[in-house]
Amino acid sequence: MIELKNITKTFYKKNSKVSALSNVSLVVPKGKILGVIGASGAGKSTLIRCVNLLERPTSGDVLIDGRNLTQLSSAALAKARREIGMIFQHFNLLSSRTVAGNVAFPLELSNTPADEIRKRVAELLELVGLADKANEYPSNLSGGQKQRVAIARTLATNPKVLLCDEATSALDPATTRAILNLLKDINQRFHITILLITHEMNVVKAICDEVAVISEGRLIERGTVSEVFAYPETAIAKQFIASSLHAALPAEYEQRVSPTPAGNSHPVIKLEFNGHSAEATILSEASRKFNVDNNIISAQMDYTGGVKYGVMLIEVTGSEKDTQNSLEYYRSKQIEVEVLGYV
Ligand SMILES: Nc1ncnc2c1ncn2[C@@H]1O[C@H](COP(=O)(O)OP(=O)(O)OP(=O)(O)O)[C@@H](O)[C@H]1O
Repeated sequence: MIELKNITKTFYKKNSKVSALSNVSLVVPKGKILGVIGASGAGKSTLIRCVNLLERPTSGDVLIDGRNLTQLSSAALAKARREIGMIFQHFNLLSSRTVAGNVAFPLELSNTPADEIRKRVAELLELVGLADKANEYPSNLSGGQKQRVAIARTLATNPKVLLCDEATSALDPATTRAILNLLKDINQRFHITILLITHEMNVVKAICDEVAVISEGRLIERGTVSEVFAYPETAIAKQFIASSLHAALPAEYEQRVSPTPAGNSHPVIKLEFNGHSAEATILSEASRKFNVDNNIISAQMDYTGGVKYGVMLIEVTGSEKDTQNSLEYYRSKQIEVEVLGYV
């Protein structure tokens, strides 16, 4: 449904040029949700803006449902854009219009008859759970409600494709989950193809089928969400995954932990499991084999596509030799081992 072929975008400033996208190609099949994740400045916004030609690529082709947008006349492009909805981080609602007025806006632009507009607006507000807010103004709504209005507005013209530009970045975690659920629901009910950009792996994990990682204007990794989570290839993908796993040392441990061993102290170890690592039962195996006790301090293990991955912080008690042998054993099972300190 969405096909980008060799997209390059270069911005020219007075004496310099910025290469925002270099030779980016990607495909999003009909009805799928693809998340593009990247750090600040990686080129995410430029990429998503190239899909509806809000930003014209310096070179390359943008095909939506088989039609090459870069070759359309401006009138044909305006028409084609009605099939591409977009929602933004800061909602972009018209403050002088009510909720119903905002949702009606694109229908008024396309000269839809008034009674049809009324019916469609009521339907859409029902869909996004805002039927009781039709006559409110955006300033009286919460961030989550504003994003619901923006979603209803963009669905008004029955787009085939929905572009989400950091759509949940201004929302708290609970509201983020609710908006992501709404997007997933829309995707499933209407088979709308969604391309979203984000800097949060949790957004990708919540609703995407596939993920692409962008860095310095290049797509460096791509796969199903479970493949990339279980077997990340690039350091950047690993970093994003690690940042979505919260296995932090509790404050009480932070205060007690010392960088060097002393007297009877024992090590606090961080174990990172990925798809290549052995199962988490490895802790009891090591315990039996090497006469060590493993006390789990905190852990976040996840399970996607038949593989477990995640992070575990443990405190190991045993003789120095047995402890070292157990750590070597973990390493031999493809678990990444880091000594955080001693308590
Ligand atoms: N209109 C512009 N003129 C000049 N340079 C630009 C323009 N828009 C983007 N850039 C540059 O292109 C690069 C990619 O920017 P882009 O906004 O696409 O990144 P991003 O991944 O969306 O970042 P963020 O998450 O911070 O929004 C950056 O170096 C940026 O400074």
